[in-house]
Amino acid sequence: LWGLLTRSRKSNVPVMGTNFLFGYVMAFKMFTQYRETLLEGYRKFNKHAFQIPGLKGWEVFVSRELYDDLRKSRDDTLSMMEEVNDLVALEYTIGPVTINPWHNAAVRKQLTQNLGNKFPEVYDEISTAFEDELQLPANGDWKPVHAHDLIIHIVCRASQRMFVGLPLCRDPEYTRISRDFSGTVITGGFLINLFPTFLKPLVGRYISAAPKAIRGVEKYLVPMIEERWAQERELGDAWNEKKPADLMQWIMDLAPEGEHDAKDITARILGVNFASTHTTTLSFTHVLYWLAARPEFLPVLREEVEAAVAEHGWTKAGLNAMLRVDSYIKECLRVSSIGATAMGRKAMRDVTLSDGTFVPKGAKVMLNLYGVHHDPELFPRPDEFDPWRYSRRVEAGESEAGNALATASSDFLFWGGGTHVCAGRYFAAQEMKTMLAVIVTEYDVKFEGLEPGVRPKDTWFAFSCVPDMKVRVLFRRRQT
Ligand code: HEM
Repeated sequence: LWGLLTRSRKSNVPVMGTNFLFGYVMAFKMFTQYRETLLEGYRKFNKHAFQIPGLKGWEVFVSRELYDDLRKSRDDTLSMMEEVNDLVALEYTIGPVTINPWHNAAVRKQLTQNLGNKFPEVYDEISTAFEDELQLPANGDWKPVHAHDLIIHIVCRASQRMFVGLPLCRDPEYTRISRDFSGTVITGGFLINLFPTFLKPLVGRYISAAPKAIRGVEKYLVPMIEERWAQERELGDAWNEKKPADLMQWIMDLAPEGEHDAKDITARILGVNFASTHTTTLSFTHVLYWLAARPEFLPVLREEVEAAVAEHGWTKAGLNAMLRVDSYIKECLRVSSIGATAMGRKAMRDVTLSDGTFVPKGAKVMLNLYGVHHDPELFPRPDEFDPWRYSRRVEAGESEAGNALATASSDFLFWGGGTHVCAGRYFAAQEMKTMLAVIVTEYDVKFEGLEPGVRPKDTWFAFSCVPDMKVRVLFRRRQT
């Protein structure tokens, strides 16, 4: 009843599906028919906006023509955080740091600027982690692996090397909590959102598993942060020469006067952990599945990686020279994006977009990523996996930056856009390129029990696309 009373008003754009039973029938149908409905709406309304009743109110889906409207919008008009909280109630799990996330600037600026300096460490962590986690037999036999499990270990170690450095990035208990953290927060958030607002703080504190996970991480990070502050006080300016270069330090350096609180800094690191682990892991699992399913592209990737490494070594310059690796991953993520929408925003007041689309207060607006990424005018034969789609464009004279994996644009909506565009996209692209380059140089891969050319079916649940978790990927040390 409360849901019904607080539902937003309708937009002025056409409705997809039925409004039967206040839209709840359609809202439930979307759990299983999301991407099909988005694609149908994209074609039916010729790329113009349409709306679908959601569980909490009307949801307006727009196309890339309105990318700039969303990109330029401000949080007091179209809010990203309100939309995220409606989904996963971060304010009650990760806590108050999500209200003023000034630490995101450290990801956007210092972390991104240090990608070159830190590359040897990230490469070391990724290549060592593959060896440690795979434990391949010495006789060259194939070993079956659950890919998502493997990749989350690698991603977590690589990102923790960047966030807190050695030796903590390899600590079994610390990395276990970090790996599980996104899942803990998402499950907790869904649970909290089942309750009315006045009960949410209690559910967040006493029923969700997030506080325990946060305490588990505080045990490691709080003493480290306090020790660094103690050294800073003791050494004065000399500390600048000595201090570690990692995300923890960059966040500490940005902490405003009066916010020198080790638990607060820990929560901020966990906020970045939440944004980075699950997203990179799921995305790269899709990439690995394409690699295992389509062996015909492997020799081209190998040749490019070997040439780049021969010329530049394992460096950021080497990685930058891997145009096809970049294109390959971007195409994997175009066809197998982890979500069907982008830039979800909740209207904080009535808004009219530049094409006249009206988004009433309380309604959601988002980009129809699935429709755009499968638009034949942008991507000829959109259902075909064509890994050199982007590198061919560069070879034909188009800009390299415009076609790069890490570039957010109105035809590659994967990173969102505007003020909230993924702050870690350059790091995420670097991690994924390094993982792919390491795999193709060191290992052979294929699916267990599947013919070449067959990729296991993804599972779609509402807007999210999860790779098959049961199938196993076979790894062996490279033979050719
Ligand atoms: C493949 C992996 C990743 C994907 C698909 C991804 C995607 C996204 C998306 C879609 C957004 C919201 C953009 C918007 O609504 O406009 C976002 C925000 C964000 N991402 Fe990522 N991300 C990834 C990896 C990372 C990594 C590795 C980090 C950190 C090192 C990171 C840090 C952030 C932060 C801090 C934000 C919030 C930015 C803000 O609100 O100002 N992400 N990401």
